[in-house]
Amino acid sequence: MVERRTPISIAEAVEKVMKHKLTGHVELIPLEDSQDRFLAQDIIATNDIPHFNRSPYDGFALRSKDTSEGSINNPLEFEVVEELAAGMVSTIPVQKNQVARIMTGAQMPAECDAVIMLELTKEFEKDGKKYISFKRSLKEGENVSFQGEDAKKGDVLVKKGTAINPGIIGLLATFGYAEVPVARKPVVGLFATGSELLDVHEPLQPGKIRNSNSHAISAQIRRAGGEVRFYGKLKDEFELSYEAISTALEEVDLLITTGGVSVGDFDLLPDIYQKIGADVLFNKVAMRPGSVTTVAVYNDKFLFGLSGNPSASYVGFELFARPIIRTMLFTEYPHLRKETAQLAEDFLKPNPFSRLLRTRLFYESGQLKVIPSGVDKSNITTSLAGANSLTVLPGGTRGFQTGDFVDILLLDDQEGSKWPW
Ligand SMILES: Nc1nc2c(c(=O)[nH]1)N[C@H]1C(S)=C(S)[C@@H](COP(=O)(O)OP(=O)(O)OC[C@H]3O[C@@H](n4cnc5c(N)ncnc54)[C@H](O)[C@@H]3O)O[C@H]1N2
Ligand code: MOO
Ligand SMILES: [Mg+2]
Repeated sequence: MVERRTPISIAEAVEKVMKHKLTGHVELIPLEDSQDRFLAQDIIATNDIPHFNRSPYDGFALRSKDTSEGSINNPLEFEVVEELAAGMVSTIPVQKNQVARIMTGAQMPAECDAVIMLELTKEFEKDGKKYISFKRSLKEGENVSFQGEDAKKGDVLVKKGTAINPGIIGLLATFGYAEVPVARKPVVGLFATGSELLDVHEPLQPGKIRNSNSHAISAQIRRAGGEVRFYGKLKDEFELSYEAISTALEEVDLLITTGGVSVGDFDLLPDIYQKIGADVLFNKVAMRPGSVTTVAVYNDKFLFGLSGNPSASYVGFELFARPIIRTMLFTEYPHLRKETAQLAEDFLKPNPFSRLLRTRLFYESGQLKVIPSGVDKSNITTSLAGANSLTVLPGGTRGFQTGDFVDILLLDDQEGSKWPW
């Protein structure tokens, strides 16, 4: 008798997966290697930035009170007592009607509270001494970059779980992080199952196809922030597959297989889970593609049994495996980012199960729009190439028309969403 499976909703399935909280691990890595990794702790300012008052211009530092009489009709003269390059500190006190020549980034002399730019002054010499004149007054604080104006000691600047971008790298350098605490990349084991599978370099043979899933899933794992450990292809042979899968499970944080989860004669994963003693969270989700996606847990490790059909494995990964990887990277927003967009084309097929339509998202006059990126069938591979989003058409709905607003899930986004969507 063929096993009858009871489908659960996408939301129930996601909740079942997310109930098993996995935590991430911290590792220290060199700053140069930290791009696109995920911060394992908040970045807190350990000092003010800047940590001293400094000049934002090349000019002259002065006491603003000495300039109150200056105007277009009343030029003022000041003696230049010192020259300060960036990195120097003043050694000669600036007194009444004196200035220090100061370059951008140099620390302000303690007595000075304003800077006049070089271009607004005239320089001259008198009795072997240097002087400047200018025709204006300055306010207290004018042209000063103040201590702490960028960040104050103790400020939380970047939250744990944030993906490190070039701006964050600059900030980490500013605070002296030669090594950066990041989340260790979860190690994701991967098998492709199916006796029909050829390697990428092999010529086609009758009845056989090239294994594309593991390559696409590997890229998805990396996009999500995980590390791929590809264990190769498995023929549909029970003992060999059981041995390989249970051995690999010891070595990884989570294990993904593609294929062999439906009810066919050579769909071996359900029996393999049983022999391992894994707790199957679900084996049927009311969605297309990916309805036979199966997720099991053994000893706090996930086994993701993704369907063999390329688009079904793609979608199953993004909905169920990605949030686990992102949780292990400490993000508060582990799910695909959800937005609303307008359909730019009719989609008239009814949707008995929730449909995750592969779509291309684009902007038109400030409005997000989507169109299907190709044919909507589970076994179709070409529509994945053009997809940058999945459009969610809820189960039980009939056709959708151009102009209808629909929920979409963004595939290339780094921000993510919280649950519930
Ligand atoms: N009687 C039923 N038959 C099927 C059902 C069902 O409910 N009752 N579900 C269908 C749905 S929906 C899907 S999706 C597939 C799922 O099949 P499996 O997960 O068991 O995967 P396989 O049987 O191993 O392969 C399915 C299909 O995908 C191709 N494939 C497999 N691996 C790869 C790979 N690595 N790269 C590229 N393509 C791959 C494989 O050759 C098959 O064509 O079951 C339906 N059947
Ligand atoms: O799982 Mo199948 O991909 O629903 O079509
Ligand atoms: Mg099958």
